[in-house]
Amino acid sequence: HEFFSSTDQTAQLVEKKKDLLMSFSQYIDAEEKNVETMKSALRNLLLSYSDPVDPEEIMRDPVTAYKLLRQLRDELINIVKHIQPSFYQCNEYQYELDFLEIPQMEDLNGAALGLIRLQEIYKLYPEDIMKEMSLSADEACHVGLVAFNEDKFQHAFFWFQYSLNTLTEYSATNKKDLLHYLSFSAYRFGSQPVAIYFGQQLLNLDPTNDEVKVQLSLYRRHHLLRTSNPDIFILNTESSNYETLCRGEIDERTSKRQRALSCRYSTGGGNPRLMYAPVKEEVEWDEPRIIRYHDIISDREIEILKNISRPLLSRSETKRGVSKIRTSQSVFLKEDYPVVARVNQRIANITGLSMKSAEDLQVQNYGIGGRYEPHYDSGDDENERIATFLIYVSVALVISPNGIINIIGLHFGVALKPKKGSAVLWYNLLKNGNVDLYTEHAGCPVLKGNKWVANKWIREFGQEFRRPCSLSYWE
Ligand SMILES: O=C(O)CCC(=O)C(=O)O
Ligand SMILES: [Fe+2]
Repeated sequence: HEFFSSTDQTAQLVEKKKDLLMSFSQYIDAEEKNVETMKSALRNLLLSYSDPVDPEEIMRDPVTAYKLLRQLRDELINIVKHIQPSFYQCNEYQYELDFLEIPQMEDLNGAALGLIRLQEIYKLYPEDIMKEMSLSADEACHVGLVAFNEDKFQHAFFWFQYSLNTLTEYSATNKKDLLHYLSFSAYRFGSQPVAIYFGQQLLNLDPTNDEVKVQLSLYRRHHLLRTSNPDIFILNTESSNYETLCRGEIDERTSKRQRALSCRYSTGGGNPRLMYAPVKEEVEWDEPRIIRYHDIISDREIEILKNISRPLLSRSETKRGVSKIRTSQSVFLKEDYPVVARVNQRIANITGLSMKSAEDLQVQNYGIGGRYEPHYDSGDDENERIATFLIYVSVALVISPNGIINIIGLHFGVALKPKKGSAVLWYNLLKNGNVDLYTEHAGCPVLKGNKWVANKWIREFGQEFRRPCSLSYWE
């Protein structure tokens, strides 16, 4: 617009000013109202705020950890929702917000899936896993939905059932939805009578719902066709070797085998660096040979390693990228950190192997129900991981009895207890360069506690004279 070249334009502007004043006043009213809402939101947030207990402490219980994540997400969203443009005048607040990361739905789903995995592996009903902390009906329903979407219909059923039993007038969860999901998960699990029972309940609540009628008749037809009706109320106890080992049910340490194991002080074959401070060495398993070294890292070094790693952690990958079989975060640390250089040197002294082609030290922290499912550390590339040196950085309170397991054959195995400050060493490759098929291993899901480990993967190149090759097919 050009105002100087038309008197009418300027006349119109007077009208506009009147409108503008009106809306300006309305805007102020709205802002005032907004301030009131914000104040009341802040009051509510302050009410639910209690003095920070050690957050690491809270994260030890997986159910509490799930709850905390969910609450934080809701509250942070609540704060951000109230932001108006005028807030951007408050630099400090804006700065805080710019760096705020709100947990996404994906995080909540991941936490819920962690709970479900724990239940599967340790054979736990919802009541078993909620010994310390209970979930609300809404939270339980969310866990149920996550289980349902992963086709874990029995666990989904249990959570929906728990949700139904704890439903209150304040719950956001709808009873009809719950009945629908209860019926549908029972059907998908193969328990038609239970599916029919809940379908019927839903129909009683909602007698005009034609969809339910159609579904019920489908369930009845299937019930007549099917011969087996698995009992959805009883957890199946069949399990893989991995699961049995994690539960501590099998351990092939027969007394005969145990007697052949030994422990001693070692100087790494006369390494001058270990002459005055020999390392405590214990053979934990004979085939493949697994050696435990006790007290190889001090509490102070552990704290430093954790502090360096914390801000650098990112989701761990496997050879195929990010994967559900490995739920942890990790970081590779360079030797620029004196503590890392020290630890690497110690590993070199103890193993007598060259660190020239080794990978950087990897520090790893597991998540809710975090685990590393059975895998081999080495494959058949040119310069493979000849050995793994795994340090238990911190395993405070891990109730799952076992940190890492080595599965030997289909029905055998050994479960190693994660002991803080100790490390275990094994060779992934035979002396002839082939993968030792007995070195398949896993990290059991963390049932309780915060599990940190540090890995040093030592590679083949440079070990020619330290671990001579063999031409034998067998060794
Ligand atoms: O955390 C564990 O106990 C096992 C870790 C592991 O096997 C790996 O990182 O390759
Ligand atoms: Fe591994």
